[in-house]
Amino acid sequence: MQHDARGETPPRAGGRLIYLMGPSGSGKDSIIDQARPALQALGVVVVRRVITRSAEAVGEAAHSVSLQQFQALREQGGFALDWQANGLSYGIPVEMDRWLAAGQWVVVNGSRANLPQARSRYPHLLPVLISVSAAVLARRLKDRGRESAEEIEARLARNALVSAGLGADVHDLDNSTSLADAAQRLLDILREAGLPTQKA
Ligand SMILES: Nc1ncnc2c1ncn2[C@@H]1O[C@H](COP(=O)(O)OP(=O)(O)O)[C@@H](O)[C@H]1O
Ligand SMILES: O=P(O)(O)OC[C@H]1O[C@H](OP(=O)(O)OP(=O)(O)O)[C@H](O)[C@@H]1O
Repeated sequence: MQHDARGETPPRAGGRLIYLMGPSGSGKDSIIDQARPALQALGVVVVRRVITRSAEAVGEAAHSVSLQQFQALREQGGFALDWQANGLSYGIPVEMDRWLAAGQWVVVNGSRANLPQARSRYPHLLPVLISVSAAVLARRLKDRGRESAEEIEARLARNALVSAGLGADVHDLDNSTSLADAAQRLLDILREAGLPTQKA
């Protein structure tokens, strides 16, 4: 990983940042995985997050690091965006800025609570909010089986706290039916936003 210093001003990006967000368990990783081949074919880059999650925690194409490693990366300017949630630290590698500057469209798995910070660095980002009912969310988190009952409760409580007031420009992506439908909707949103249908 290259660790450029984090700039004070937002990089002038020729590409577009797709900021995918939604409660933990709403399906962000699953939708990205489902859409990955189509995104790749369209030249859209999916950013790999850095997370202070144990390497044994399966189910996401993320880079797991210790808290110490995360803090060192952060101090070196290794993250374009970073935040804390659910007792974990999450970072988006600063390499993303080079892809954007080169004109590429880039998808990140973001945080609703961190959207204001993301908007201040990337004023032209495309916000997409994944929604599912509270009941479906509870069932999916339980079935995912990665967290304890207590951790799941904390995630559900956080869902209730930060689901409103994100902005009128936010695109809704319902994930209460199939992953195939949700992935198709994501691709439709990108096309409606002007993503070229063929790789440049
Ligand atoms: N449309 C769907 N139908 C059925 N199960 C789903 C669907 N979307 C996600 N899931 C399941 O819900 C759980 C949470 O999804 P995940 O992608 O890990 O969410 P997030 O990345 O938002 O935390 C996973 O076990 C996943 O397999
Ligand atoms: O501000 P919020 O929108 O509530 O975001 C809560 C956190 O959960 C999301 O990660 P993810 O869903 O991957 O969490 P998990 O896989 O650790 O459950 C998101 O990237 C945030 O880090």
